Amino acid sequence: MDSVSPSILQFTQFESQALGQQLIDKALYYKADPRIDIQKGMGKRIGCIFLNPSLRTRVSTQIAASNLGVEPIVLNMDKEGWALEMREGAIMNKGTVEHIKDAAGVLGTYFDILAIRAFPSLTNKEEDMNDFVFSQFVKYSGIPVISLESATRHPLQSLADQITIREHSSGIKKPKIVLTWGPHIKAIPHAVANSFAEWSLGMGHDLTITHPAGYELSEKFTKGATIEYNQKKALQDADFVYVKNWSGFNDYGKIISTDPSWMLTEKHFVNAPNAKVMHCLPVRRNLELSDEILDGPRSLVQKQAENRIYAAQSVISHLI
Ligand SMILES: NCCC[C@H](NC(=O)CCC(=O)O)C(=O)O
Ligand SMILES: NC(=O)OP(=O)(O)O
Repeated sequence: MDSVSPSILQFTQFESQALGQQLIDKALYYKADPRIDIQKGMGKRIGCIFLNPSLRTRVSTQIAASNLGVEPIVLNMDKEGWALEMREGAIMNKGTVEHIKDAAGVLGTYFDILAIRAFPSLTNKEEDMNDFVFSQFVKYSGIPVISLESATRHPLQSLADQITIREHSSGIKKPKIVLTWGPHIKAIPHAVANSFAEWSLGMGHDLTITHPAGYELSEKFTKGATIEYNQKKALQDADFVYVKNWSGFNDYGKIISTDPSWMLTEKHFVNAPNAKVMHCLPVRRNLELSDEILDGPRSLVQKQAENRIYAAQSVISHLI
């Protein structure tokens, strides 16, 4: 099982279909017996560094590490750490207290693996596209880094999503997967949508993306997908429908539409009677997605969240 890409030193994006299959297989192996490899990580330590809020990622990553005997330590750096300076050569005579070089360097000596959450600014497109903040941790820590959602991607979420799709695909020859934009009141990152597209296409799935005009995602992640502006057409014969809001990419970080007709209800599924619905959570109920769908038999959202443990466990196991 460890024959593919054993040299991987980071987990920040989709690498290959072979590695994807291997990580899904390993996750399902751990799901069947979570503590089967409890000795594997004994003596190792993972630092989970959050620059933004989290429920699932924070807890599932700690459980995953513990299942492997790896000691997890969480630092909510946005709230409990010193204000970080990111700019090279900055004269630190204002609000920032500690330079990322020093902070990441120290963390690199404390841990065997780092895991970082660093959301985008949604104002500086170039820096966000280059994962500026996340990359500083990679550069200055000098140890393997796992993405807990960077500006551009959320690979542990996408791995959990692919595990969930695998588990619910029996009897479906080639599942039709649809990623649909849903309304929101805030400007929301592109990372979950980007990663979901990157992984679905990378794993060889048939992916259709639907959204109002103006919400086109970066082609870096969507090349190979069918783009369909008519949501009704897109949903026809769908097997899996992934709901997500994101803000403008071309008109960067902007809210272009809040059209409530894009929120899925039962009546959207007349031409996709067997479709399952997915969302990474947290979800704004009755704005992004209706109670009717979330509380009904189509919803896979709790299964996805549970699979976050085994996705993280598979990846940590791979890195150690
Ligand atoms: N990691 C799961 C999603 C995190 C983030 N959601 C949010 O910021 C929701 C905020 C709100 O609903 O106010 C996102 O979409 O990238
Ligand atoms: N899906 C997800 O990443 O959830 P959290 O933001 O709560 O970690």
